[in-house]
Amino acid sequence: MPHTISSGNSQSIERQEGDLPEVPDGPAYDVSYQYYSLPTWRFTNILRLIVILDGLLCVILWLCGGDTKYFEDNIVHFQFTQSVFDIAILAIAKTVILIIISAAMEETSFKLLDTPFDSELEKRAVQLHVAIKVVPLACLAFGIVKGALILNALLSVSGYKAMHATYDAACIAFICFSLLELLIALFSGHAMRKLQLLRVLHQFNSTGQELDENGHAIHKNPGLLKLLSLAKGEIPLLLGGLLAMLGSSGSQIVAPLLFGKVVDAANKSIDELNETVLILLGVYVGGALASMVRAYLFVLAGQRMVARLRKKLFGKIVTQDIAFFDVNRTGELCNRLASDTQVLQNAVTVNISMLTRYMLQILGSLVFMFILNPSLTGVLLAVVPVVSLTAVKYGRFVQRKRKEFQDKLADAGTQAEEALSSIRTVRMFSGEKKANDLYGKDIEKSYQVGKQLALAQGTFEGVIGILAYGAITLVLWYGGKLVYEGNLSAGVLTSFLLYTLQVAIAFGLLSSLYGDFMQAVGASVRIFSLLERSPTISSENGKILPNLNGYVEFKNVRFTYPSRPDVEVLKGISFTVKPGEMVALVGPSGGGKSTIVSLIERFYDPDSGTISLDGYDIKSLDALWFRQKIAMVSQEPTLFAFSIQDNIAYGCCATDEEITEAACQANAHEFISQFKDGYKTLVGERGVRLSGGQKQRIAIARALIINPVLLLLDEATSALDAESEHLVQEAIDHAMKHRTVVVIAHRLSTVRNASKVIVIDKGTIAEMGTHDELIQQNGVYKRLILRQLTVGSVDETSRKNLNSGGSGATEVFQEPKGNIQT
Ligand SMILES: Nc1ncnc2c1ncn2[C@@H]1O[C@H](COP(=O)(O)OP(=O)(O)OP(=O)(O)O)[C@@H](O)[C@H]1O
Repeated sequence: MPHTISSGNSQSIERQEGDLPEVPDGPAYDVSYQYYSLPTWRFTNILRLIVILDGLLCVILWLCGGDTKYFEDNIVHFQFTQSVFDIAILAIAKTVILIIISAAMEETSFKLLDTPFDSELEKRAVQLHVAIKVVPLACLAFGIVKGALILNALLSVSGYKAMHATYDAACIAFICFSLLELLIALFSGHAMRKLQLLRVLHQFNSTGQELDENGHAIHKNPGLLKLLSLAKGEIPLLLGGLLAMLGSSGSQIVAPLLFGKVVDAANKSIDELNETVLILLGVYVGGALASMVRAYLFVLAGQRMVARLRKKLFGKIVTQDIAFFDVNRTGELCNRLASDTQVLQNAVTVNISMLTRYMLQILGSLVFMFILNPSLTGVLLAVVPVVSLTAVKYGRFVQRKRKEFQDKLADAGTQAEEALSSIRTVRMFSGEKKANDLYGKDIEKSYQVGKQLALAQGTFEGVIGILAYGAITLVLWYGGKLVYEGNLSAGVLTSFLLYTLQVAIAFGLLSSLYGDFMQAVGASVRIFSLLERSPTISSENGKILPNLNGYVEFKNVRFTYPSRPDVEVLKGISFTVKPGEMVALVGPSGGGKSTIVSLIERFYDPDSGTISLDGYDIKSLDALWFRQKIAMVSQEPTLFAFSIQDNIAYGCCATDEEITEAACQANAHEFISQFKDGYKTLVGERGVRLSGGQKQRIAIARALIINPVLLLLDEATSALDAESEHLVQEAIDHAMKHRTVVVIAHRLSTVRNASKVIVIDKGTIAEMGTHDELIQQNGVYKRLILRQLTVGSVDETSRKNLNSGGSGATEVFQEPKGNIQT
C-alpha cells in the first residue's frame, strides 16, 4: 500500500511501502501510517500571499482609473506611457506563474529530503530556484523602464496628458511589489533547506485516529467535508434546494438592473414603464417561488439529517461503558443530543445554503456592476476588503465573547438542574435560599459577560455601519459626479446603488455566518468524538454457554475506577460462590462491596486477575447473553416512566401471564391490582408515585421474570414500614430460592442464613466464613455487629450473649429490625 506523504494542503507525494519516515524515539505504539505536513506560515505561503495582494491591488487601481470611456480607450488605443493595462495583465500573469513555481519548488525540495541524491530532482530544483528569482526580476525591470518613460514624458514631452492618478499608483505598486518579491525569492534556497526542520509528522493508528508524539489520540476539528458527510443521505434534497436557490438568487441579482430600467423608462414613456414593471414583477414572483422551494428542501433535508444523527448518537451513547458515564455528566450528554445536533443541522444545511446564496449574490452583483460601470465598481472594490476584513476581525472577537457568555450560562444551567432534580433534598434542608444564591451568583457572572457582549456587539454594528454606509456614500458621490458630468444615466446609478446595498448586506450576513460555522465546528468536535468512540467492553461476539450453573470465582482481582486512577479500590480479591449458595458481602462503608457487584455485572473490567462464571472468564462471554443470566435488585431501584407491566418486562419479552406470575412471586400483584389501570398504570412523574416498598417489589418482579441464574442484591437500608418490609423480605426470600446469590447484606437475618460471609475492608477480604465462625474470630465482623448492637434496639442481655462468643448469640438477631447497617 502506498503511503501518502503530504507536503501541505495542496500537494501530496506517493511513497512506496517501506518508505515510512522514521518515527521519533518514544513509547512503542500502534502506528499504521504516517505522513508529513508543513506549517501554514512558511516561505511559499508568505510569497503567495504577497503576489496575490500585488495582483489584486494592480488590477483594482487600474479599474479605478477614470470613467468608462477612459477605461475603454486605454485598452483599445493602448499607449505605453498612457495606460497601465499591461501592468494589470503582467501582475495577474506574475501572480499565477509565481504561485505555480513556488508550489513546484516546494514539492521538489520535499521529495529531495527523502531522496537527496536524485539528480533529476536536483536539476529541477535548480531550475525552479532560478525561475522564482527571474520572474520578479523581469517584472521589476519592466516596471522601472515603464516608470522611467512615463516620468520622462511627464517632464519633457510637450503635449503629454498625465495619466489618472490611480494609474501612476498601479505602476509604483507594481515596481515596489516586484522588488519585494525578488528580495523574498533570493531566500528560496535557504527556506527550502529549512523544510526538514519545519515539517510536522502526522501518525495514525489502525482505526485511522491521529496520534500525538506520545501515542495518544488527537481530537481534531473536523473539516467541512467531514461535516458535510453527515448529510450524505440528503444529497438529492440538497441538490434540489441548490437548483431552486440558483433561481431565487438569479432573480435577486437581476432585480436591481430592472429597477434602474424602471427609473430610466419613467423618463421615456408610460408603455415602456408598464412593460418594465411587469417584467420586474415576474422576476420577483419567480424568485419568491424558487425561494419557497429552496427553503422547504433545505429545512426538510436538515430535519431528516438531525433526526438520523440523534438516533445514531443516542445509540452510541447508550452503548458506552459505565466508566464513560462516570466522567460525562448526563446534562452534558443530553445537551449534545439536543443542541449540538441542532447547531450541526443548521451548519450543514441552512448555513451552507446561505453561504452559497450570498456568495452567488456578491459575485453576480459584482459582474453586473462591472458591466454597468467598471470604474464605479473599481471604487467599490477598493473599499470592500477594508469593510470585510474589519467585519471578520471584529466578528471573531464578538464570537469569542458570545462563547464565553454561553459557557457561563451553561454553568448556571447545571446549577439549576442540580437543585431542581434534588428538590426534595433542597426542601428537606430548607436549602431554597442557598440554591437561589448559588444560581444567582452564576447568573450574575453570565450577566457580567453579557454586558461586555452587549458593548462588543453594539460597537461591532456601529463600526461596520460607519464603514459600510461610508462606502455607499462614497459610491453615491462618485456616481452622482458621473451623472452630473453626463457620463451615467440616473437609472444606471440607481441599479448600481441597489447592487452596492445588496453586496453590503450579503457581506454583513456572511460575516455572521462565520460565527455559526465556528459554533458548528465546536459542536461537531464533540459529536464526532462520540460517534467515533468505541466502548472498551464489547457487548457482542462472545461465547454463549449452553448451560449455566452459576459458579462464580474471583481470582486475585485488582481494580481502579478509570475516573479515579490514583486510588486502587480492590486490592487482590479472591473468593468463590458455588451454585445455589448465598454469599453475603459485609464491611465498612467505602470498602468496595458495590464495586465487586459492579464487576460481576461487567460494568467494568478488572485491571488484573480474573472473574469467571462456570470456569469461563466473563470477558470471553457474550455480554448481552451474560447480562440476561444475572439480575440485580438494588436498594433504591429505578423504574422507568412506562406502565408497571412494561417495567416488569423491561429485560425481556413476556406474556401478560408471565408478568402477573412474576408480580405474584414478588408480592406485588395485590397492590398493582388495586390501581384503577392495574398493570397498565403509568409510573413516574406523569403517573402514580410508588412507595419505596412497592418500587422494590416491582424491581424484584423485573428480576424474577428473566429467571436469572445469578441474583445480585443490595439490601434496602431505608426504613420501610413493618408491613412493607415484611412483604419485600418475603419476596426476596422467594427470589433467592434455587439461585446463586451475592448479597450486600444489611440485615442480620441475611448474614446468619448466608452460606458464606465475606468481610470487605479497604479493598481487601478482611475475613471470610459463616456467621458463627466469624463471631468466634473476634475480628472486624464482630466489631461491626457490636457497633450495630450499640446503636440498635437489642437489649443488654443479647449483647452479653454475643460477647460471650457463644453460637447461641445468633438467636438474638431474629429481631426483624436488627440489621447491620455499616
Ligand atoms: N463510579 C465510581 N468512580 C470512582 N470511584 C468510585 C465509584 N464508585 C465507587 N467509588 C469509590 O470506590 C470505593 C469503594 O466504593 P463502593 O461503593 O464499592 O463501597 P461500598 O463498600 O459498597 O460502600 P457502601 O457500603 O457505602 O455502599 C469508594 O472509595 C468510592 O468512593
